[in-house]
Amino acid sequence: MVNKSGFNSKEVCGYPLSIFFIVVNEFCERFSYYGMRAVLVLYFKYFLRWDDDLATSIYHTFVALCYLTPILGAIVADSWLGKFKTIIYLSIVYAIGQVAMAVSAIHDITDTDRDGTPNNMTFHVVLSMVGLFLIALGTGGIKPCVAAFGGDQFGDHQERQRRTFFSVFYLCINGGSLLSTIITPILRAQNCGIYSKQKCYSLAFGVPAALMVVALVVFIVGSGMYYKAKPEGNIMGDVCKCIGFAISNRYKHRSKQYPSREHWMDWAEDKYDKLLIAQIKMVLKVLFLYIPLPMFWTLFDQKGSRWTLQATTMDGNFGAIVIQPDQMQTVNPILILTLVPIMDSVIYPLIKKCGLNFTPLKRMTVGMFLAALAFVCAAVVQIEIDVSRKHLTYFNLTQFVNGMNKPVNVSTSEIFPFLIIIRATFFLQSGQLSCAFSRDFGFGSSYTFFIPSTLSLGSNCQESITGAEDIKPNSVHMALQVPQYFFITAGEVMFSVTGLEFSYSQAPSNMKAVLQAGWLLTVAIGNFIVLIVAEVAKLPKQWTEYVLFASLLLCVCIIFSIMAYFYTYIDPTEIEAKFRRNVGDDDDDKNDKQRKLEMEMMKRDLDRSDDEHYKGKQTKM
Ligand SMILES: NCC(=O)N[C@@H](CCC(N)=O)C(=O)O
Repeated sequence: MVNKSGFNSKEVCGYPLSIFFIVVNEFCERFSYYGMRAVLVLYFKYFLRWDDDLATSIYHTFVALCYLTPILGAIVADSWLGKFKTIIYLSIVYAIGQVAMAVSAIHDITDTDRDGTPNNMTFHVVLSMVGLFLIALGTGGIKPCVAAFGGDQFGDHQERQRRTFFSVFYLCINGGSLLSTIITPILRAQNCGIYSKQKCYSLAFGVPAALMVVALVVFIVGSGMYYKAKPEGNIMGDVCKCIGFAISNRYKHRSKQYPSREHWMDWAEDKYDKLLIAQIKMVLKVLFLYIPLPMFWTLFDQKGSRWTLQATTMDGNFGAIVIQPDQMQTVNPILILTLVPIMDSVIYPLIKKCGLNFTPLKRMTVGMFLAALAFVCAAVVQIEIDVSRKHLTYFNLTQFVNGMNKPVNVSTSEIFPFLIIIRATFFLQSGQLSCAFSRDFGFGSSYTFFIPSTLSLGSNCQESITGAEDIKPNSVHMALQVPQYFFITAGEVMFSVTGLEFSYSQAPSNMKAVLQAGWLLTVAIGNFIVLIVAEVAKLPKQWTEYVLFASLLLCVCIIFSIMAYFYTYIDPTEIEAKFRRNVGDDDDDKNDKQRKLEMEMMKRDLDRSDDEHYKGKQTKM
């Protein structure tokens, strides 16, 4: 197959063979990212011993950083290294970051007294923060490059195949995310260590690190097959300079003696190409519409923080299996994999059959509403938890009262996942003598065990040890989180999947990446809002915070629906073609006056968007 730039690539079933490597790379990379992210907040809380608020703040700062760096990646790829080299270099940075995280979670490194807890916490904190910074740089930096690099592999005649590629790409994201969100919490729940046993966060971070190395190797293996577009120059830089010039020129001509221009960007016409100005106007129109969007991500990304912490106070016993709190996040990719096809093939066509014009912006508004509803559900569940318990924890706090007149060492080996009950075996040791006993625990329960003075170490002590329940097990079932996951994921399908497509379709041809970076920026801002609201509001009850977030999103949803009502869809390709026809060299037959008139008319078209409509029809919102 020969693509648009004359590059000859191998094909399988009409698809360039190279995209296989890109899709596998994405699967492994998302496995690595989501796998690490799934256990992150619990690592902060139980390994680094941070409180819920600090754990939540650092988690959201990290996520925000992951969505700020795409701008950096887009600039580096477009203006300097090109997408291929940017992906390779930043993937190496990313893999180093993951390895740093895995090493930071090895408690034995600083556990000098061998009691199972690190003695130099600063070392672990610093190394994990360096690791997270490198991961954010890597994952964010490659994010706008990988999808676009995949798109580059297709020729102009392969529109259909390219669309299918993007669907498969999205499914791979969620496939990788689903698998890793199941696996890493299982790894995290194991006990491991050289001198003493601890929850195995090092393995939970180590496997994602290995998958990132696999992602890099797979991407490099495909090297000979890729079409590698040369960097086209810094379009972001051009856009910024053009906007800067328009503003300064407008300011210079602020006096009444100068006639006003239809749009403030028209002040850039003295220096910049009219096509570039028209393209910037299209981008600004969409970016303006993006202003309320971060609030959606503010709620959406709390799945990994507040909702996971909420799950730690719930009962994860599902009969045949026991679900870890962080594993509840798998409900999201599972629902994505089922809801995307259902929406596309059943719900949307049904709505269309009913004669309703369910435009992208209407879908996004409904998506926001559903996310607000998800937080109302989370608040109701929280009230239920608060009523059922006063003092909550997922991990079993166990203490021993020693009635013997000699010191006794106690160690434990727990068997957690995929058992109906949580069984812990304790080993009591004094000198050369030892004995073992096992107890079943409910999620979140706490016990005090009494070692009688008459205990005979060296024999079976199963019957001799008595225990008192200090804290009752969690009684509110984790299944109650399913409705909130359902609403947030249905919201994601309507908001995120539609928003991605909307950003692509409304962007001028040379600024698709710019607008993608703008879209990802809304995620970053959304995560900063979590920090600000949580810090400023400082609400005493968790459920009130959920209600606050739901109310904020509802307000934003109303504002967005009003803005969306006044938005008129455009077809960037058509507008660009009109401009090119009029400024091209082949229109010499037109006299200057007529050309100027046509340009003016087109500018008016763009500014008012009166005759450019979504799918060729007048479509508001
Ligand atoms: N279900 C999560 C998912 O699909 N995430 C995507 C998109 C995330 C985003 N904010 O755009 C991913 O690429 O991870």
